Amino acid sequence: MLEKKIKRVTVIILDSVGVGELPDAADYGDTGSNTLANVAKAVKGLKLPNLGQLGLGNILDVEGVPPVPQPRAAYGKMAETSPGKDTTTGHWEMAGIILEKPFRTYPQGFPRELIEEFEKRIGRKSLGNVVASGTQIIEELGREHMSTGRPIVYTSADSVFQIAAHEEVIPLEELYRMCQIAREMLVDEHQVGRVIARPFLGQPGSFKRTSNRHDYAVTPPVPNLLVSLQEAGIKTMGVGKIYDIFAGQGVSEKVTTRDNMDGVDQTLRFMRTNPEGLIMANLVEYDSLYGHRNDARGYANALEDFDRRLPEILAAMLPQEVLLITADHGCDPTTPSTDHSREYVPLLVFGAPVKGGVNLGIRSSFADVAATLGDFFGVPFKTGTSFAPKILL
Ligand SMILES: O=P(O)(O)O[C@H]1O[C@H](CO)[C@@H](O)[C@H]1O
Ligand SMILES: [Mn+2]
Ligand SMILES: [Mn+2]
Repeated sequence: MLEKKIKRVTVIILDSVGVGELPDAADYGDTGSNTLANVAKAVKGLKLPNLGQLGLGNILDVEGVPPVPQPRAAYGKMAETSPGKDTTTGHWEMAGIILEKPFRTYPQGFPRELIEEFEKRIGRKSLGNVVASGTQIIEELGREHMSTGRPIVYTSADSVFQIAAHEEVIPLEELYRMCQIAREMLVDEHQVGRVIARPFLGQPGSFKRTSNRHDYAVTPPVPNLLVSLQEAGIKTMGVGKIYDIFAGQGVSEKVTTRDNMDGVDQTLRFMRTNPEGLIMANLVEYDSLYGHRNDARGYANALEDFDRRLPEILAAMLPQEVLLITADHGCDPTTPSTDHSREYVPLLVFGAPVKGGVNLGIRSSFADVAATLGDFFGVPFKTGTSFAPKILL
């Protein structure tokens, strides 16, 4: 019986670590994107010996990470079925939710009426309402924001309504209240994936965003893997943004994180204290600090930092545990775009119950994760194709 063999599954999502353009990347303006391979090229080779041993270099050509003859993990890559390339769409698909319609994006900014209604409800005017990079828009409008008290509204190529405000101009609670108002408004035809509070501190020329960012997701539909597991009495633990991405649905316990290394620490903490259940961790800095900022060197360093921690994670694994490492979309820092890219994501599946070296090929959907984890836990899940039979010893 499968469910006897596997007691715990740890899924680590390296946010934005894509492994090459999807066949429809051109529709998203992402021809040529390959986050991992292009970062490796930009720094003339990545040092990822531990991921390399698992089989990362067997998935694709990565400078500095040669394929190994006997990968320790089962390996492959996955395509995204849902239309989109954002965090929510990617994570939801891994949980078995396939979107028919993409979350709405606003390349021209939000409609006038919508902004006017928002301003009426929050009781003040707003600034911006443009597509922008978050660090640039606060430099541009921060001074005016500070003198007028008007929050800065902006979006991106993603389905997001972001509100930036200086913490000393608009107190956090007030910013969060504004986000809740926006969240309530942005439904039905204006359903955006996330409303995001983007607080910052400092002075013009040296503003710094704070870690008090907060995301307000749409409630995910059921059935989805997290809710199904929870209903079956299996504990689900979220590290980093997971709780927010699923709007808290199907997440039994959560911990937020300061940075990637704290994300690894918190994952290890859950591993050391919970012999059973699902641990799902999102390491966001690849995306937020490096992908969106087109910082290939920083991206490379962050990958190497994770690789150095991997032995600790492997050492914390139980005999009845499977570790799955993947990503939610791409965000190639070497292309002119500072936005996400429509890419395949890597798939590494490792653990004592798993046959190493199995080539899982190109999976047609991230939902194969949900189907496989469903099999692992003995909670069959209909969406996606399980690769459990291919890899279980
Ligand atoms: O440029 P910043 O504000 O970091 O925003 C980025 O972060 C958002 C959410 O992850 C993305 O939609 C992108 O716009
Ligand atoms: Mn993401
Ligand atoms: Mn992002």
